Amino acid sequence: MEGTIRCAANYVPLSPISFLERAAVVYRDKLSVVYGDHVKFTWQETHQRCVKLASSIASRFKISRGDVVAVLAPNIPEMYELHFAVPMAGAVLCTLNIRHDSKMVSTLLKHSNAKLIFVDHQFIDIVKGAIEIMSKSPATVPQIALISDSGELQALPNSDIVEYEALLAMGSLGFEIRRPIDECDPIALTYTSGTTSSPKGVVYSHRGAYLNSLVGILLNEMRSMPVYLWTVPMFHCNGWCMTWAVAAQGGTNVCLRAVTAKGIFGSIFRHRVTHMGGAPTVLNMIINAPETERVPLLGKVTVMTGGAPPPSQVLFGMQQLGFDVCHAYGSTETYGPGTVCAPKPEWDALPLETQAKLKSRQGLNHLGLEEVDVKDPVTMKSVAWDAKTIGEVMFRGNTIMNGYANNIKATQDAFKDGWFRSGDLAVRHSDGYIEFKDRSKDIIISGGENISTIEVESVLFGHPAVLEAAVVGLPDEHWGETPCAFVELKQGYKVKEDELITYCQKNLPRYMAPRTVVFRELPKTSTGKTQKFVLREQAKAMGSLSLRGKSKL
Ligand SMILES: Nc1ncnc2c1ncn2[C@@H]1O[C@H](COP(=O)(O)OP(=O)(O)OP(=O)(O)O)[C@@H](O)[C@H]1O
Repeated sequence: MEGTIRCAANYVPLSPISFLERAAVVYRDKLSVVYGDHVKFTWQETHQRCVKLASSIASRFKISRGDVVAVLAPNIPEMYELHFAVPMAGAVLCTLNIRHDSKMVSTLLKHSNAKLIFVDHQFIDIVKGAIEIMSKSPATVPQIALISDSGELQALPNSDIVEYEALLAMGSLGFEIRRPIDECDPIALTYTSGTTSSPKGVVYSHRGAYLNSLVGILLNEMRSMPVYLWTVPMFHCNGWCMTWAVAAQGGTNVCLRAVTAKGIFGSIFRHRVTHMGGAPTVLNMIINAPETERVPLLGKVTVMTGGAPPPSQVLFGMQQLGFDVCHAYGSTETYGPGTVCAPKPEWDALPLETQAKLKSRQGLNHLGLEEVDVKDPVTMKSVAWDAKTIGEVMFRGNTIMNGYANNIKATQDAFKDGWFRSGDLAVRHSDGYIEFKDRSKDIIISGGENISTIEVESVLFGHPAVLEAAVVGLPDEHWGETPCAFVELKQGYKVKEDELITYCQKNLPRYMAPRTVVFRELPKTSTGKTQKFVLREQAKAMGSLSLRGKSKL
């Protein structure tokens, strides 16, 4: 409109860096980070540490705007600080999965073109191995900064490796923060979990990170100064953007090196935790924790779950323990949460089991994301809201990745027709909520019928002896595929294959019931997803049932 202008007074590139600067003033003396018995910082201290670190990153390592700085570390205070310090140096933070081996780390360091890597002492051998692999090829080898346990570099004398605290001490508080020039400048590079294929490098912008942090605050219903327990890996979608969100609210970050039921309950009790997050497998760990490790909740604890479909029994179990669970769905490409299953007041009057079933649906786009839809991927027509017609989940909006790093073809394919194609299959209910049915790579086609592995798994989950279950297609000469269940039993329980098959036949259409059951521990990615490709290989090696004369349904 005439008379208006866009200028520095009314337009500032959005960046989560501003959350920390504000927290340093508003929440100056309040606890920002706690870890173990000895580490405690205030927001003023965290801010100063990040400025100094940014200064050292820029000067000691000659990191320029847009350079990639990697980190391989668990949920420790240094990992939290790097979420601000690296962007403050104008660089892009690339968080690597701590379960990767040297070979994968070398591949990702090469792919991301990282100039520097911060590594926690527990993982230094992995990085050394990666560097050794890289040295054999023409790749640029990154410089190393070590996060040691004691703040000293005792383990690596006479090396070029610089220690984190020493680096911080070299930094200057006068460093001029390198803010993004454009709010769409990259802030982070994060790799997908590699559940279905090799990890893809997803690029986040300052703007998207800012928006999704605000969304995280809304979804978690966070008031100021929450106490957030770090049970979501910070390396995964930057902890669903909660790394930046907690600063925005001046909360306390309770860091945990490893996620165990004992550690979770202990931290909840000791620090009066108000919020946490976790994949359904973490929730399952909480529900099945031995009595001796459990502590009754003293106040409200909100848990955001996602990353894999939460069985309704898990939501029910958490509710019974008194946790308030919020269910979100999304992917690395959507900065973590893309939808939320927003509860409706009328659900409160329903039995808890029914409520849990409704809440296990994936819901609708959250406030920061323009739209989610379920579409036919060929015609791009939206499916009917009949809870039956399956289509692909697609998103569009301001919290969708910039693209896949160094892979324009994959980016174009993912954004074809103006929507981000998730590769997930779902139906839409009459209230508009979506319900995830399967990943397109996981769905089983048996005798021409689609079988949602998630539906079969949720029935198996209802059996009292079952701790976890994963269903995959077993290639079959006659049927194409038959459902094969991999089941992990609860401690002290015994059950036979036939018994579980009969149980499923009673609770599912007969064609959907597993024909084979294998008892084993389920292989998981470090983000808590079952590695179905591993199970598919095992199923394939077992051979077709039809060829074994077991072809009848
Ligand atoms: N609440 C949820 N319910 C059901 N599935 C979920 C939920 N949250 C996430 N997922 C699943 O996780 C996927 C996103 O996972 P992520 O981005 O971590 O990597 P990945 O897709 O597992 O890895 P890759 O793409 O490398 O195979 C989603 O596409 C979906 O299949």
